[in-house]
Amino acid sequence: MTQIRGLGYLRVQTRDVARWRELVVDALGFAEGSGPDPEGLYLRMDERRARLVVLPGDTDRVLAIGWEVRDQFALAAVGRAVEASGTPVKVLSEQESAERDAERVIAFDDPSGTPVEVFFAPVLDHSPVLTGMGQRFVTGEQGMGHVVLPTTSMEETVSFYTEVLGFLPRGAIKLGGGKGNGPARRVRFMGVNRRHHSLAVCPAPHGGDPGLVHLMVEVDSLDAVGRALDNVRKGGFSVSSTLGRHTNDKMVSFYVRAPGGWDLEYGTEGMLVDETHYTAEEITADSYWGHDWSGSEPLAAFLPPTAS
Ligand SMILES: Cc1ccc(O)c(O)c1CC[C@@H]1C(=O)CC[C@]2(C)C(=O)CC[C@@H]12
Ligand SMILES: [Fe+2]
Repeated sequence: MTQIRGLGYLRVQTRDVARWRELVVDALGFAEGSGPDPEGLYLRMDERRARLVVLPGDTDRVLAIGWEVRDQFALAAVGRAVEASGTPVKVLSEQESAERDAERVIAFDDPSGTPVEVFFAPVLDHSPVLTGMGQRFVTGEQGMGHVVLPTTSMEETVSFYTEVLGFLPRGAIKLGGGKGNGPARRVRFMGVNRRHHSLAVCPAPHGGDPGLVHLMVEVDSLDAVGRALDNVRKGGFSVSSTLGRHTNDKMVSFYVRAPGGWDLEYGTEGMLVDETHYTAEEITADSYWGHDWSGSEPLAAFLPPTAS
């Protein structure tokens, strides 16, 4: 059994905090909170102080993917497992943990080089969560949502998450494999709670910035998804994929390009997995309908690294 209960938070760095605010607050209806960096953007989805943190920086990249455990004992167990796998673990200082609004945080890199944090005891903010469309974000026992990570070392990364951190395989989809496409590779989905996947790992030609393919957040109403889609179009954001319904988690979602070259997936109606009966399946289409990616600008993770 995994100690990890869910995706807790995501911290990213950007060259354009103002544009990020237009996307996540004005268009997607996250509630704006506050935090230690007065220039930073702290986004609330629920009673947590911040789930998504956007900090100013000179490049666009992921700073940390935060996974939540139950308590200090679970945190210690995760730390021991990661150390035993040969991955060095850093215990963050009290001040660094406080900046992340958690009692204690450990940090390490996964085999793809993605910065990972594991924490317990998030700090709550009991003031009302004033979302832009009156929607509720679906969090709680399902965590903040899911992340999709690019990797050049698929096998090591998947075995790290499953065998060291205890993520459960939640199926796969084959990419390529056609004529001239090289061998078939799989995107692998993994879960830690009833959300179909909290993590997916996607083969990418190179590692490095921004370190993320997408972040998915879920809301409780299709109308909020539709309104968000209207808002992102009005705001001049690039819609990477049209609305559609995924075949594995049954989510109805669209994808919008965030500053930094990765996507935010905004969806509703995700299924709940029942582990008593679940078996991992391979899907052969990403969606029942919709999800037209033909207008998508290239993802930074799939482009050659920039010279800078
Ligand atoms: C297939 C699927 C199921 C559930 C999801 O939440 C989800 O994001 C996806 C899409 C994953 C999708 C893919 O399978 C092929 C490669 C894609 C198109 C990308 O390049 C980004 C999203 C990837
Ligand atoms: Fe997704």
